[in-house]
Amino acid sequence: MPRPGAVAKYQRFLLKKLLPACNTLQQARRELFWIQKELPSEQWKQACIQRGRHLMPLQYILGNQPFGSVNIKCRPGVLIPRNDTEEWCSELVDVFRGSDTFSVLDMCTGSGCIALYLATELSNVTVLGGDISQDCISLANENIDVNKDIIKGKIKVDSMDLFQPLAGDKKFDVVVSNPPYIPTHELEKQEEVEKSVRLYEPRLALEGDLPVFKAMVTYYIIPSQCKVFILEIGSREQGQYTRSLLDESWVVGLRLDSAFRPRNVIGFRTDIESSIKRKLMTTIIELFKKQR
Ligand SMILES: C[S@@+](CC[C@H](N)C(=O)[O-])C[C@H]1O[C@@H](n2cnc3c(N)ncnc32)[C@H](O)[C@@H]1O
Repeated sequence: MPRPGAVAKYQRFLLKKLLPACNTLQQARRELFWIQKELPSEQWKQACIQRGRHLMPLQYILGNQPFGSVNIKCRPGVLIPRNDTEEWCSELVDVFRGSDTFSVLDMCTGSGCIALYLATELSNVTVLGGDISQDCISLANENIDVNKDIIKGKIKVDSMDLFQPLAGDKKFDVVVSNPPYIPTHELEKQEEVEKSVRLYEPRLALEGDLPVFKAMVTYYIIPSQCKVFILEIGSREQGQYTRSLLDESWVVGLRLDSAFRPRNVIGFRTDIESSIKRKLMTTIIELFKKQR
């Protein structure tokens, strides 16, 4: 049994190792709590060094990140699920809870977090997740497997390239996506993107702009004949551009996140069920006008 003084000294030593990656002592304490909760004691020192000196994101060190009620496995090569994404998934679940059974395409599925969120919260949904990265497909399949008792076969994932048309004549009721949307010039600016993100998270998951939204509309939203879509965006311009690609049978608007930043472009066909329309309208802050 180590002496209390020795324990406190070791805690201070670990906190010191963590501090360079944390803005505050409070944040370092929080991270140390998770390291000590999730990892065996013989890994604590190495984990604090990985985090503090090498700036590896905590989720890659712990190997998971909670997302809604699901614990999503994380590893380098696949984007860590973000709170901003969790926030809109939770609103989407409220929109569709209790509705008729519907099918979803989750394009750019990554770890599968969005698909898993929907399938664990809703009994009336089936989801196909698509991604170009084999690392993502493998991890999404692992996440599905870990949660198979809850999701009961409601999710499948498949290799898909956003810049290639949807194969076959697959139809979906809803298209959702958190695509890569950080323009190259922003990704390269030091102050715009956290260093640990630039060092460890895959560029493939981050870099993209208007062509991504063009492909999403022309290859997936229109051909799938979906009635609702919700796409994560990085700027209002990306939302307005998405609007410009769709005809007048669509209502398209902007959703802000809880920090009041443009976070989603949401679209629905004018003929969808009125209760869904009403709920979607409560999440939209501004309707995009179709520019001529
Ligand atoms: C921002 S991440 C989102 C991952 C996950 N949906 C999430 O919210 O955490 C974007 C994802 O798009 C995938 N991706 C990038 N280019 C793609 C393409 N051309 N076709 C399909 N997926 C692509 C990346 O592999 C990555 O998993």
